[in-house]
Amino acid sequence: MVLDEHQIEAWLDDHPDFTFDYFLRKATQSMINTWLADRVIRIAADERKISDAFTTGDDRPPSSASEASAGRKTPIRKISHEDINPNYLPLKPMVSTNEQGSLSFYAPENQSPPTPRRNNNLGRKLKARRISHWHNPPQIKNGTDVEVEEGDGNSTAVIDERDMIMELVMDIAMDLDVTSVSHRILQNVSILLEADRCSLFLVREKAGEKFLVSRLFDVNKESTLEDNVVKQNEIRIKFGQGIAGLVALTGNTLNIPDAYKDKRFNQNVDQKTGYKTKCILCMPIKDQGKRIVGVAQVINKNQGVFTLKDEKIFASYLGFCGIAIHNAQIFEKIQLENRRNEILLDLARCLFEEQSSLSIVMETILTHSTSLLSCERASVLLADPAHPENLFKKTFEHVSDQVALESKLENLQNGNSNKRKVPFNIAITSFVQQTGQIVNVRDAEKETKFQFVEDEELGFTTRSLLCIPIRDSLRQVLGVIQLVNKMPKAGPYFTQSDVQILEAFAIFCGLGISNTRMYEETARLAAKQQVILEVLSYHAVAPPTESLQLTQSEIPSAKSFDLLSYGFDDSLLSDYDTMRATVRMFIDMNIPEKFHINIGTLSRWVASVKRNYRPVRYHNWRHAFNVCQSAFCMIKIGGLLNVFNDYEQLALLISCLSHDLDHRGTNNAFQAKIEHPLARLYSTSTMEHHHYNQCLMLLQSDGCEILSHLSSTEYARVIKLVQHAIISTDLAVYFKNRTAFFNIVKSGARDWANNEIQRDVLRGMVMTATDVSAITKPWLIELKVAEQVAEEFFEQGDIEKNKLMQEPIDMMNRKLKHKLPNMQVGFIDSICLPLYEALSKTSKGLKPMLDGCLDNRRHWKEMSQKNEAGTSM
Ligand SMILES: Nc1nc2c(ncn2[C@@H]2O[C@@H]3COP(=O)(O)O[C@H]3[C@H]2O)c(=O)[nH]1
Ligand SMILES: [Zn+2]
Repeated sequence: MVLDEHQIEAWLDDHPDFTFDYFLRKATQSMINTWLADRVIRIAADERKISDAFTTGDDRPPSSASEASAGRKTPIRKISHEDINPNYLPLKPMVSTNEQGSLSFYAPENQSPPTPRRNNNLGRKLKARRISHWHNPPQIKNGTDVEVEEGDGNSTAVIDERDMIMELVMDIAMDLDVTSVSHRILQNVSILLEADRCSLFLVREKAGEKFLVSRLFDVNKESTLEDNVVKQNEIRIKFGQGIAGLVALTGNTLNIPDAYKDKRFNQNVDQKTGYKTKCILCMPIKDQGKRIVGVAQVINKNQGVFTLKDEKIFASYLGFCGIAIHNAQIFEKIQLENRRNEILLDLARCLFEEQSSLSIVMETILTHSTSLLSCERASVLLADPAHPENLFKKTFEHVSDQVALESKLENLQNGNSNKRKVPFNIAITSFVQQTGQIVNVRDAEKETKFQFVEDEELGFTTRSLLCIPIRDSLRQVLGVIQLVNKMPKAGPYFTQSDVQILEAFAIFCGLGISNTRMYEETARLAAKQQVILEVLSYHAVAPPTESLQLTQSEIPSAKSFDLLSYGFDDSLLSDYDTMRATVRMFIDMNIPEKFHINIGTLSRWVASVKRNYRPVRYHNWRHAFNVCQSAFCMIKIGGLLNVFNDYEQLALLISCLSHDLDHRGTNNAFQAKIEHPLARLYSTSTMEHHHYNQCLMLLQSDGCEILSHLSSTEYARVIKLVQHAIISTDLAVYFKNRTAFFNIVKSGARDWANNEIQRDVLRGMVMTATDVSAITKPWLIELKVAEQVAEEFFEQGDIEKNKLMQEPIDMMNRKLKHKLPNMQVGFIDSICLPLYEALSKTSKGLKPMLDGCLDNRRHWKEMSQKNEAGTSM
């Protein structure tokens, strides 16, 4: 009969005793290692399950049918919150002081981290058995079971070696503390081998040299971990020295029946302790990579010497030590990494919270360095990039709180001034600055390469020093960070771990310096810009004398200026009169009265607006003034007075007058072509954004604040309307919005009075209608304006052709000047007529604009036809 896997597994699940025995007999070391490696990852999440299983009182794996069947369909494991529960990883304190007192990322060795432990009574049972076993020596039975006479001498208990192994397997999986696991292993070994003492040495490495350090000593049947763990005066054994050193060096087992007859035996330890070593069994402990990580010894067998069988048992148990050490090493590495990350994150948080000032950033770094690396003084010396010959430009110093306090007390007593400072140590700091190398002086007294400053002068003695470079992102050395005098309680000098932490700090230092420099540079530029703006704004505003005249003279009526006519001709007015006419329009709209605008302020603002138009062919003050007059007409006689509220009327007038402020005679496409900064600032409606900004600048300039009597809400409301109106003068915006307008007009669903959105659209359309209103004027005015527009276009075209080496569009091509009438017809048909038609449907009062436009179309058409006839003749 051939059984399939499922049947076999089901049978094994239903016969746990057999399965357990089978595992113990057949499981290989590599199977156990693989199982353990898998377990180590799962420790935290599985702890509860295991402890539950064992607190049922059964030391064996679950045997009930339901539990057993679970094994067959072991669920796929998901990460649970317990896996990432910080309680399982003892991360705090982040940095601790080791036995030598030096700072370390590692947890203090005498204070093992709170690793997860199982909660079962197996350990207690075994301990009790072990002790009783020691008092009543066992007889080996069947090679694995050991019979023990219980205390009363009558009953026989069996030390089940399976229990011992089970316990070890659990310990290794649960306990990441090498010492406590190893202690248990050695106790088991001492029972099984009937040895008097056991000891454990771990391999350590310093400056490339390997040696052994005693970790557990004198382990026997009853000793506790606390008795055996070596905390102080650890014994150090060089590789190759004595029996343990030799085993560490060669990796071979040494079984010495009589130590005193063996030359390799080192009698010193016996002499020190008074113990007499007879026989020794010494074996290496290897990790999974077969590297020697420790050495274990058993000394003096109760009867006779250690046998080959003892060697086998010892070797199998030391395999567990190897796994435990390997697990612990991985755990320590993870811990170290976690702690390092936490420290760096903490520092990063501190640094990036405050970046505005270099001195604050330096203070943060130096305070962290002195406290975390336990040193008396720290300083940062920054290079002078502009003058490398000067070496250092700036220094930042920090003295630890303790030293500062001592110094204060001493100064009080001696009446001294505070002279204790951090020395420059120019020889070392400049060496580090120039070479980028790290200098770690462990003992200043013995230092021969570098000279130290007169300590007396500074009032203290330099004992140790660590100096490392600070680099920017391009690895250029920006300066150095120097720590002076490791605190005596923390160690004699700065360790490799200190160097690593300081290196990480230096990276942050570099970042902090770059960031603050950038921040300071930005702040400097912003200040510079503010000054420039202040100067420009001063010159942008018309001098009081100019506006005073305006204020003092009487302002003629709108009628006398012919302001209430669509056919208004600005050429009849002097520049001065255009300003007076503007003030008149504001007055006739009751704006000064409604918004409490002082006529003096209004006059100065008008004069300032005029001042900020450039003398270009078309987009000059006269154009702005005409646009404003058109709006005045559309509101006053066009019927829009009843449509727009006071704020809108005010905004429209301000916008019309300001809508082309600082125009340069070139269009948006041109700004993009020449990559003007304005095009970089605003990718669409480039110039319109600029006009709006100029408008805002003037409204906020001293003496021009016509909106100063508005509440902040009213002010915000008017400014928003102004912005919308000015941006609407971009023909691209007009094209985008006009369909909505035409639809409103066509549908008859217009409700200007109540519908804000419709009024927004209408205001935009009114802005375009005023902007191109020259097209509605009497023919001669239109002809003149069209020629100005064309001339400005041609001038842009000339620049494109001659300077940018680009062919201008037809409208801007001087060579095609003769096509102007034809192009004007096109302009009217595509842009103007549809707009004025829709507007005249909105309000009858606007119809004259449509009529004017149609009249001009006729003129242009005639001209164009004459041109064609002329050319065809
Ligand atoms: N072809 C043509 N374009 C005009 C005329 N009047 C105004 N424009 C364009 O219409 C634009 C309206 O916005 P701008 O004042 O910025 O610039 C204006 C010119 O580009 C005109 O008579 N003919
Ligand atoms: Zn314009």
